[in-house]
Amino acid sequence: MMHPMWQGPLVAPGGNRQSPIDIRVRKSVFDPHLKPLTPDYDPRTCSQIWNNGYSFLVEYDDTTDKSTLKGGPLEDNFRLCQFHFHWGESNAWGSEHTVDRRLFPAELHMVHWNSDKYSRFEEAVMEENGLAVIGVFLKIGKRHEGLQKLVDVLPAVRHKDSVVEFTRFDPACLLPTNIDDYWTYAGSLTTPPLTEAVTWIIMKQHIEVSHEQLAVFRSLLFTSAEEEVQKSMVNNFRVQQSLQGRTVRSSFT
Ligand SMILES: Cc1ccc(O)c(S)c1
Ligand SMILES: [Zn+2]
Repeated sequence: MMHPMWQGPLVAPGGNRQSPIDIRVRKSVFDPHLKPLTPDYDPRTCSQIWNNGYSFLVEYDDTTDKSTLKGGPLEDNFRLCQFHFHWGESNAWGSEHTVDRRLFPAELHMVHWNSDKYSRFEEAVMEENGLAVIGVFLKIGKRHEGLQKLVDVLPAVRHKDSVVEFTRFDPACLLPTNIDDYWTYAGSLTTPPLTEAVTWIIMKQHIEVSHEQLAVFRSLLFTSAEEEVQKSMVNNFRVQQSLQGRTVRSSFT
């Protein structure tokens, strides 16, 4: 198996709730108190898309509670600030989380921060109940019509630090039809600063994208336009971390 381009620290110093992890289905614990998840997104808060040198981020205006996530394992209201993906150089790997060691070609992360307790993302990212990230696995199959608007603009952010305006994109179109079945556990960001601030909500149902759509992800570059050697943006996933005694809960039996 190929090693990801970005190795980073295998375990953050002193970390005991690092991400990603392998979700052992038979070891997850059904929690009947988990509520349905209630995402409520306003496409008008979509603002831009940029290549940050790790992935491409679709960013949302998070100065008000217009695009929010509540329910599920969450006690508070969380604001959507961005979504991004992790993927491989081949369809054989690319996701960060696995399900009984099964790898997917890519994984979507929808990042939200706790607007009941904190006033901005930068503050929340340092707090243990600061973030909620929805993870959705991608499989190769039929073309995802909603994703295509995003795929069409990726060539404009091919290089690190490039940014373009991107508006009126409803992130709900990237969620699977069933969002009631999910796993949830306490973890971390999977890229620096690796802070242990994330309540992870990993969808059981995947979404499908076409091989051609994922190939456009792979046409992006880790490197800026000025750099001599250009490096394809692939394998931007972190290696799996030990569970360290954590329990993964499921919303379904
Ligand atoms: C806030 C944030 C940034 C990058 C990431 O991969 C994740 S998982 C979360
Ligand atoms: Zn991520």
